[in-house]
Amino acid sequence: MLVVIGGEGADMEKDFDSKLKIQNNSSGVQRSKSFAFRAPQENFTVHDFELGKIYGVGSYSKVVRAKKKDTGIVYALKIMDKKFITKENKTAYVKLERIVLDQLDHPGIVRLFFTFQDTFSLYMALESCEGGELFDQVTRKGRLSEDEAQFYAAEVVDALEYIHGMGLIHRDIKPENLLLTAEGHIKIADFGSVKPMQGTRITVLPNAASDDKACTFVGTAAYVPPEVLNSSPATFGNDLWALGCTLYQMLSGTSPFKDASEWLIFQRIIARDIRFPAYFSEEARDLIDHLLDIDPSRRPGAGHDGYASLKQHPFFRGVDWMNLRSQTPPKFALEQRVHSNDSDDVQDSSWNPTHIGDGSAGQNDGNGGSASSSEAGHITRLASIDSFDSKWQQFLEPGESVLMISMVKKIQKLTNKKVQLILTNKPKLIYVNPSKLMVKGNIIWSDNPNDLSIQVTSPSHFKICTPKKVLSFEDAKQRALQWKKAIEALQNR
Ligand SMILES: Nc1ncnc2c1ncn2[C@@H]1O[C@H](COP(=O)(O)OP(=O)(O)OP(=O)(O)O)[C@@H](O)[C@H]1O
Repeated sequence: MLVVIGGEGADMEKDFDSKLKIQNNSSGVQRSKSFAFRAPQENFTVHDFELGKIYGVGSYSKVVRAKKKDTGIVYALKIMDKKFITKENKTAYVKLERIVLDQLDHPGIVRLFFTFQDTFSLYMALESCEGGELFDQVTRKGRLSEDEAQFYAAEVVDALEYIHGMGLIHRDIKPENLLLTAEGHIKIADFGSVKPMQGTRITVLPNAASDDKACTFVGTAAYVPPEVLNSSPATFGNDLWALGCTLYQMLSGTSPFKDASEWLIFQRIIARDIRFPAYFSEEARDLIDHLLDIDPSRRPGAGHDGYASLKQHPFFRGVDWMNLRSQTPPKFALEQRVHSNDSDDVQDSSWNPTHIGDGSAGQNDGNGGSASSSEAGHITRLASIDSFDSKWQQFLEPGESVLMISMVKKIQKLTNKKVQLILTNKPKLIYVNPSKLMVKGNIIWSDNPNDLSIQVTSPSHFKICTPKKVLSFEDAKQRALQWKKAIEALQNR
């Protein structure tokens, strides 16, 4: 029996159900008014599974290894907190990911088997990728050889050709979303940012379509193409740029535009500031250079000849495109285990089933990059690209660059005011009235923590303390700790 919850939760309830009203897709093909998902909505409960280790935590989900008790089949169970999704207006993304994954059928894409729900959570049973993220392989190996990178890149290209052929843009291609099977083959995951194009072969629910105005999920800073920063409409070229960044990262260990802050990353992307290590082969350099073309339509794979120019590029010389999945994948670099008695099916100490439905899936969200995720080397997901706006340039002197910038609330006794808080490498710490574009305060910089210090009182609240006054701020993206770290790092430079 399904439990019905009120408000938007009730809609989610209905739309996660297996019988749905659909609109005709724009290709004009008549479809029945109600349609059944390939991956059915089951009446299972979480108690039907033995829960194992946490595979990962996303912005609005936890993914846990889960063995179905009766069949023994292992899934990656994606658990999403209903209240959190509703509160964060992520309902449309969840629905879209569900319906898109349901209709994709390719060996290079994570398969959705079934869904179920309880009072608090939605569950998606996904194909379990036991090999982890490609990101971890790159990190553990330092960098990949050209043969290894060619293997993985070819499998990504093969799956992307299928995704684009279905009329979808993934919009978040990066090494963290390229998972590996136990054998070491690629599976593209995380369709939470997917964008169906006009004429898509995917049937899209009326209220699951992504609306770019409402869209706050536009990709990840380090892999975002310049045209997205200039608010151009999404094209297949977006994924090809991200593929170029990913291939660069496989071969070098870091993404091509990596820098100290999102602002600096964006500036390097706009300037197309790419430096190729000397050890890149001519073929690798040429392919990446073309994938990172400023003009999205000139990127190989985006032109009139479709994927032919990409697959025939000399970097892929020798690839047997028809038999990719029967080739032997590169060897895994194994994790350095700290605990010797870990077993995959033993419940991980950090995983507590009582977390289900308590909203804790959202703990990692809303920070536009939690300190921990930045420390782990993960580039943060863009909450919005508003921060990259040339209007803030007028507050900079030539050669001065922004290290951190946030729209924050300045908390005062009577009223709270929205201000743009800006930290630069000068160092300079100012806050600006965003509508009048006037500097409202210049916090006198000091490298001495007795004269300038930051107190974090919650993930979103912090105080900037000087001998004369204490200013209180609220950062809705929960970057209080990041502000503290940015300011202290500058004091200790
Ligand atoms: N099918 C899977 N098999 C194994 N691990 C998975 C699977 N799907 C996801 N994961 C792991 O769980 C993590 C969280 O996945 P999820 O799709 O919820 O979000 P994400 O891609 O990290 O985050 P976001 O929604 O913020 O982009 C992934 O980074 C990945 O490491």
